[in-house]
Amino acid sequence: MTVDIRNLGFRYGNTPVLRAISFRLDPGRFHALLGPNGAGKSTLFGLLTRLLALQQGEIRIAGTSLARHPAAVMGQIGVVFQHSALDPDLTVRQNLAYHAALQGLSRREARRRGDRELARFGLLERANERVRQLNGGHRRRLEIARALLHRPSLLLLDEATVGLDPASRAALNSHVRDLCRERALTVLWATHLIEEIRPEDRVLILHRGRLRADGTGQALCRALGGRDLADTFRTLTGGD
Ligand SMILES: Nc1ncnc2c1ncn2[C@@H]1O[C@H](COP(=O)(O)OP(=O)(O)OP(=O)(O)O)[C@@H](O)[C@H]1O
Repeated sequence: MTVDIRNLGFRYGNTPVLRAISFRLDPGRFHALLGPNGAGKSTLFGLLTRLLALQQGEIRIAGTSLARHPAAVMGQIGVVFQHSALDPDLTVRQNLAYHAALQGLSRREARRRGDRELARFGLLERANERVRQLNGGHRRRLEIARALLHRPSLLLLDEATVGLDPASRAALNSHVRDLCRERALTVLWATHLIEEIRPEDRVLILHRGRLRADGTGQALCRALGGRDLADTFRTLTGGD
């Protein structure tokens, strides 16, 4: 499913945070949104998920305008925010059931889909445990499982690995790549960690509210003469 962002701009008060950003996401592909702290990644996610009201520009998902047809478009988006949105006092299965009810799924269908996702994420045997008993990596997996319950074709993840140890970070990252491949999901993975990006990924580099580069890591290094993506990123962002 394609995502088209055209001339997107956003200000908090008088401070511009996104400046005339345009890009397109390819269907069924993993895209990394790379930017240092404060680049505007979460603001962009806020606009894509309608937590923030559009001020300038246009967002089209599968050809449909988000501003004009919000319900239809939002039904195609799954999102994992930077900060956990799970209820730690509910069980794993209750957290899924609550989200499914908000999405209008019947209890039976919710249980069926929920258990399938939990099995997929290796969490089925933890289904009746309270979320506060899970470690950080399992919590993030549960958040992704929850984001997939309504079968979106676009998955947005805002710094999904924050707070995880390196091994859990790498496992979560490759898990999302497997999902992307198996379900033809379009993925936008926001991060400030270069090690989460592979050379063949499409990389969008955001810095101080501007899109500074868009291409595969390999192509960006070739075009900008960097030794590797880290070097290219430093050149573009001045080491911020
Ligand atoms: N509610 C707000 N009011 C005013 N300024 C804000 C608000 N939220 C974010 N900002 C500012 O907007 C800029 C972009 O922030 P944003 O959170 O979108 O960046 P980010 O790339 O997600 O950074 P991080 O990785 O630190 O979350 C920053 O300078 C931030 O201080």
